[in-house]
Amino acid sequence: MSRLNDDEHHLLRSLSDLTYCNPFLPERITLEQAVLRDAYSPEPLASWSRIASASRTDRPNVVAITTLASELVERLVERQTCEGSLSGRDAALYDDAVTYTLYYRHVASIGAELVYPQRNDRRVAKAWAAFRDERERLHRPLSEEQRAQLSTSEHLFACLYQVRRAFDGIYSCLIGESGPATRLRAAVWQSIFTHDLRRYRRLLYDRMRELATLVTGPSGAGKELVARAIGRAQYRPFDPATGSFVGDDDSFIALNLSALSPTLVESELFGHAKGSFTGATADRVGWLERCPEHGAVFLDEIGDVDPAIQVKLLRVAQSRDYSRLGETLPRRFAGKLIAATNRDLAAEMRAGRFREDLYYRLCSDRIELPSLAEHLLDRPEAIAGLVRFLTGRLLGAAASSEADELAADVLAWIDERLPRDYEWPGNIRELEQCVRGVLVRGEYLPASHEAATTRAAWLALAEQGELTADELLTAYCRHIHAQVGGYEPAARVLGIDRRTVKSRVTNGATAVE
Ligand SMILES: Nc1ncnc2c1ncn2[C@@H]1O[C@H](COP(=O)(O)OP(=O)(O)OP(=O)(O)O)[C@@H](O)[C@H]1O
Repeated sequence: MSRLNDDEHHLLRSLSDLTYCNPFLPERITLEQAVLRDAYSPEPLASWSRIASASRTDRPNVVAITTLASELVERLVERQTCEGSLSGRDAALYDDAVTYTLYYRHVASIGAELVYPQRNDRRVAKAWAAFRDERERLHRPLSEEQRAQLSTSEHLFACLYQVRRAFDGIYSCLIGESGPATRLRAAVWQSIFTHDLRRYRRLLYDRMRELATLVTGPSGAGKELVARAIGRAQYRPFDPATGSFVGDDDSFIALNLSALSPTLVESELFGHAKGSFTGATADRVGWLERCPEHGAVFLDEIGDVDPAIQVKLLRVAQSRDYSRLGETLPRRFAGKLIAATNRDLAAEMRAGRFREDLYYRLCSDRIELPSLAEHLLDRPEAIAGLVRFLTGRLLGAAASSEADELAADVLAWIDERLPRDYEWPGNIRELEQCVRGVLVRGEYLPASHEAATTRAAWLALAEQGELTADELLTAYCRHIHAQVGGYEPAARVLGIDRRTVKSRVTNGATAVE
C-alpha cells in the first residue's frame, strides 16, 4: 500500500513532468507553476531565456523547487521502514524526483570548467563518487527489483552531464527574447534529445548520431552557433573504471566547404593516400576519420559542394562508409553529421545543382533559423537584450556597467540613425558589427551606405588608373553584392563563381582555387 499523502503524490507527479520536459518550451513555466502552486513567483518572460546582463541567474522558482524536491526525497528516505515500501508507479515517480535532486546537487552546481572536462580530471572522479553514493542512499525506499529496472548510475551521470552541456550551449549562447528565439532554442534541444527525453535516456542516447542534422537560414543568423551547441552536446559515456568521460572534449570539427577547392574539401574530409594527387607527399587522416563516436563534423555551406563530393557524402549519410582519396579500403564514420547552408536547397534541387537523395538524407532533422528581422517583427524590444548581450561579450563580464553604457549608446544610435524598418540583412552578425562600429568610431555605416560612399572613391581611382586589376575586381564585387544583396545573385551578374564573390566581399582576397 502506498505511504504517500496527496500533497506528496502531487509533488512527485509534477516533479516527474518537470524533470523530463523540454526546458525551453513555454510549457516549462506551466510545469514550474504546477510544482509550486501559490509559492510560484512570476517570471519576467513567458519562456526560459537568459537575461542578457546577468552572467548566471539563480531563479527563485528553481531554488524553491529544488528545496521542495530535496526535502521530499530526504523525508521519504527517512520514513522508509522496510525496503521496497513504494508501489511500482510511486517508485518510478520517486526515482524521477531523485534524478531531479541529483542533477541540481551534483551537476547543475559544477563550475563552468567542468562542463567540458578533460580526461582524468580528478574533480570529475570525485563528483562521480559522491553522485553514485548519494543515489544509492536515496534509492533505499526502492526494492532490489525496482532498482534493477532503472538505468545504471554511470549512464545517468553521463546523461545528466550531457543535459548540462546542452543546456549551457543553448541557454548561454542562443540569445533572444522573441517567439522565434524561443522556438529556436526548443528546436535545438529537441534535435539533441528528441521530444521524448525518457525514450532518449532509455534507448536513443546511443543512436541519435546516426541522424544527420541540417541547419538552414540566412547568413549571420547563428547557424554555426546552433551546430556547435548540438555537436558539443553529444552523449559521452562515463567509464567508472577510469573516473572519466569517454573521449576528449575537443570533438566538434567545423569545415567551411565554400572556402576550399573540391580537391581540398575531399582531402580534408576523407583523407588521402600518399601519391593520390600531386602534392600528396604523405598519407593524411581526414576529419571524418578523426571524429570520435561522440563527436560531430560540421559541414558549413553544404549547398556549395561539388556534385562529385555530394555523391560521397550521400554514402556517408546513408551507410557511414567512405574511403580515403586514392584508396579503396572502406572506412566508417563514427560521429554525427551536421550540415548548414543559407541557400534555398529546394531551388538548388530544382536547378539540378543539389542531389535530392542527399537532401532527403539530411533533412529528417532540420532546424530553420529566423532572420534578425523576424525576431524584431515579433518583439521589437528584443533588440535591447541582444545588444546588451553583444556589448557584454565584447567588453567582458567584469565590465558590466560599461557594457550597459555602451548598449545604451548603440540603441540610441540605432534609434536615431537607422530607419524603423531597417532589415538587418547581415542579421545578428551585422548587429555585432554595429556594436563594434559604435564602440570604435561612435557610428555604424550599414554595408549599403558604405558602398554608396566608397563607390565615388574607387571609381575616381580607377579613372586615374590607380587601382590594380585585383583591387578593381574586389571593389566591383562589393559594389554589385551591396546592390543585389546576396553572393549567388552577385555571382550571376558578375559571371564568376559564388566562392570568389564571397571571398572578395568578406576579405578582399582571391578565392582559394
Ligand atoms: N541567437 C544568437 N545569440 C547570440 N549570438 C548570436 C545568435 N545568432 C548569431 N549570433 C552571433 O552572430 C554571429 C554569426 O553567427 P554564425 O557564424 O553562427 O552565423 P551563420 O548563420 O553560420 O553565418 P554564415 O551563413 O555567414 O556562415 C556570431 O558571432 C554569433 O555568435
